[in-house]
Amino acid sequence: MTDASLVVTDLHVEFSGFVAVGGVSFDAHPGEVRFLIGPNGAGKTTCIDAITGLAAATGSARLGEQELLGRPVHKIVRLGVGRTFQTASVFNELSVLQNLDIAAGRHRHWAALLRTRRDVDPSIVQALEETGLADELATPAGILSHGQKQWLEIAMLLVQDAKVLLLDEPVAGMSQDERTATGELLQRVAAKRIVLVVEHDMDFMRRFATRVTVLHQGKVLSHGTVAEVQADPRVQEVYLGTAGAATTAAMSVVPDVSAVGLASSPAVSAVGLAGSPQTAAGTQQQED
Ligand SMILES: Nc1ncnc2c1ncn2[C@@H]1O[C@H](COP(=O)(O)OP(=O)(O)OP(=O)(O)O)[C@@H](O)[C@H]1O
Repeated sequence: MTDASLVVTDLHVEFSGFVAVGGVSFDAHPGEVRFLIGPNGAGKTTCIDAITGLAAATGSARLGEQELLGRPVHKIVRLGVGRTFQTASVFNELSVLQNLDIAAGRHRHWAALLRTRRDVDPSIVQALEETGLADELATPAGILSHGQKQWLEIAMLLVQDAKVLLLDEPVAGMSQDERTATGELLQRVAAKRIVLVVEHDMDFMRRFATRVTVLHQGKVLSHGTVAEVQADPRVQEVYLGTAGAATTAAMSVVPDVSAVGLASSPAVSAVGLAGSPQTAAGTQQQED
């Protein structure tokens, strides 16, 4: 649980002179499901890499009073900043419980799996219940569904008592039911923690985002509520580009492709983005 906010100011990351993130600012507070979206290569993952110490950066990323930039990865983890990657990084040959034990820094002998759940640490029981994995305690992670693996990763962050969860494309490859369950999970998790989601899935973003920052070519293009971002002509331009007219025509046939879970690429996502009735509102939002 945390009262602190994550405040990123003028974040700048270069790779051999190429500016991947050029002066990005945003914040995220407990109680909201915060989204970072943008086309491929916009700099979303690099922002997370910078916050978690995996990419050298200038500017500032503060968690409450603590500056994160410049600290080694393990110290950032100790401050309560956890992340997931685009590909789930669980130990497939170990059970759900063993994965959680490792995340919690415990080492349980395989024979302990034969004992009852009385032996399970309360923080692990809570994480299992929060993520809907309570019945999968002894299941090898490798045979979990794709969605369950992502939830196990989130459970691993919960047992580490992460105050900040940075989630990179958490619903990629999930079924529609799994997406809905994940969105509801994130809403529960965010009640007491900071949750920042990087996503391409516009339908998921529309359903679960409280606030959104749109990145494009390493800079903040737009910022606001879902309705404000969808109505921003600059966002429509970036997502629709010169194919806007053709895409708009396609919308009359397929009103919202993303709603049936096909919004994995920005081009397809754009149909869902433009398909919202809120697109006509036409307001713009400044970064605060
Ligand atoms: N380690 C690296 N070395 C060089 N260039 C990199 C490195 N990591 C990222 N980049 C470049 O920085 C830019 C931003 O990449 P990033 O992965 O942050 O984008 P993204 O918005 O997360 O994209 P996607 O949605 O495709 O994951 C891209 O042009 C990418 O090629």
